[in-house]
Amino acid sequence: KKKLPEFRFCEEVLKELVKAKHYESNHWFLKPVDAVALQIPTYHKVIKKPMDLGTMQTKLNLGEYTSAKDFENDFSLIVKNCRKFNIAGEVVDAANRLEDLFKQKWAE
Ligand SMILES: Cc1ccc(Nc2c(-c3ccc(O)cc3)nc3c(C)cccn23)cc1
Repeated sequence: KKKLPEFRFCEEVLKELVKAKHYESNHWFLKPVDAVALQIPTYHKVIKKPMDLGTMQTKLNLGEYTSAKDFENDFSLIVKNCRKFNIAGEVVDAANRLEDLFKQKWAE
């Protein structure tokens, strides 16, 4: 089934974000936050709309995005959730780097 050009672009940006060369920035965000494994029982009380890069890839593959904006909003969720829950530290720094990367690719 032919993909709309705007979704091809989303695909391209997502492929870049998950590359191993960006591991320092992306590894925290590749899969849904496992609040049990991470021993952060308050996570789902604080974060109402969890999101991650893997879920975004699935949604893109299943054609669940209505527009590129919809896709961009999910990416912003990842970063906003991280800043809201983690306040500061390594994972927030990683989220900031990932956001810079996204903005670079998105603007291309
Ligand atoms: C006690 C404690 C404090 C902070 C964290 N953060 C955190 C997160 C995280 C990512 C996105 C997000 O929106 C929220 C959390 N991912 C991790 C991972 C993969 C390993 C270790 C810590 N991690 C975990 C436990």
